[in-house]
Amino acid sequence: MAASGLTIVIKLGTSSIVDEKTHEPILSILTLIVETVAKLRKEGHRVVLVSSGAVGVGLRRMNVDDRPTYLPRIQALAAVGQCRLMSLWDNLFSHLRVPVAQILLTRNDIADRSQYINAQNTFEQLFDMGVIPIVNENDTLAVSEIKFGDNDTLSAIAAATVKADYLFLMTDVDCLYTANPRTNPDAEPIEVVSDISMLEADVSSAGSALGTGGMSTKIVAAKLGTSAGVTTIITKSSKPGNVHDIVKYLQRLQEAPESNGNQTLDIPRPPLHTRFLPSDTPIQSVTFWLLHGLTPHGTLYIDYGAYDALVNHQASLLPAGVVGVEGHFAQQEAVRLVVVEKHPEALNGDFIHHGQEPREVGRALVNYSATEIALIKGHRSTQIGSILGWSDSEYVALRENISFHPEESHPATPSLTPALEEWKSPQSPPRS
Ligand SMILES: N[C@@H](CCC(=O)OP(=O)(O)O)C(=O)O
Repeated sequence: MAASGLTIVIKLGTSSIVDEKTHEPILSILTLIVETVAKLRKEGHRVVLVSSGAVGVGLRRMNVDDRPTYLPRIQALAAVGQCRLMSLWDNLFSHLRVPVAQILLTRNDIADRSQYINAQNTFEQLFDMGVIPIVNENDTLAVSEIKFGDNDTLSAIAAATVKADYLFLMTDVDCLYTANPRTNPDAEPIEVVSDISMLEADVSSAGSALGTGGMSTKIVAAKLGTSAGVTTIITKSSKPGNVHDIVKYLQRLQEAPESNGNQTLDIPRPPLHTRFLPSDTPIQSVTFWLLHGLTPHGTLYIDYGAYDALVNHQASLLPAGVVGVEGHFAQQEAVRLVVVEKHPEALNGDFIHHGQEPREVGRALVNYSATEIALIKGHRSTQIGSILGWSDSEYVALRENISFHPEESHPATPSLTPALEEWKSPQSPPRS
């Protein structure tokens, strides 16, 4: 396989694969997908399919008309459907002599950094062997705490894991519009989104009767994907060949000597799609894993002084900067970091919110459990031993185990209210 090939993740939702009413697989689409993937592979690209549809196919197999609401029943149907779905894919790909592999994931599977790296290595090996990995959530095991939630999110995490160039989110519309094109004749297609935080589009389309996602989960997936440096593309699932045409177009666009923003004069226009451009400063693999691979088990409320030290001085988090703890978590589990103002008159080192709203700024892996941090918060590190009777680390979390959301990477230190400025007088505990 050509080393210069691109890595492309294609996500197909349940409604693209399974007829919403009969639950029969939509063979025409599946076949076109297989042909497109085989073509991309032949051209030297590495392709991952993220395929929903296990529950839908299971419904058909067991002659159940409606998706049940009882979770174990859904999980049982997914177990039935997943093997049939894979056999369908395997069959279709085998006609073109393309081997496939099944990868089923839950959040837990990648919560351990070494498992996450194992997953990366497995994908790498499959690419080397010319195999198409087909990914789905491990529905049989996934309960809410370990669920990705929807396959749009899963596909963005898979795309970041394999360091994809492109993530295609196939859906029932050809692109995002400024308004609902079915009801508003003035709706304009949005072809390129360079800053997703500024996006103003109609994302009101709900998920299908069988799937869990909709347009809003695609936007969330696009945020995740672009933050990890993956160009994320929304296009119509009923025309899978578009994926190939769009990839070709983007390659030409990149090679074109004189590109004028989105268009170059002699390159034919590609099929309609919305393209979310990747961040100029994509977050690193370990940062992405900390932010999105782990389920937080609680929250640490930290004050602005600590926040400033972490972000602007690369410091680790000291107990002195922690003003509150929520949740039940053990050492080395992930927590949310939320910045709040600590008020000088608050009792027992508690904090009150005033001025700026508390907001999650990032995630951390902690060196102490929730109970332990509740005891040492607000204290100097030298006091940890006498408070707990032992001390593993002077830090609640090491800087290397803390990641900030992309928009927090270079924040201006938030302005402090006068009361807090006063409190931050020289007698406040020093921060590293
Ligand atoms: N993992 C589930 C699908 C999850 C889901 O509903 O995803 P989607 O259809 O993409 O909104 C399945 O295979 O049935």
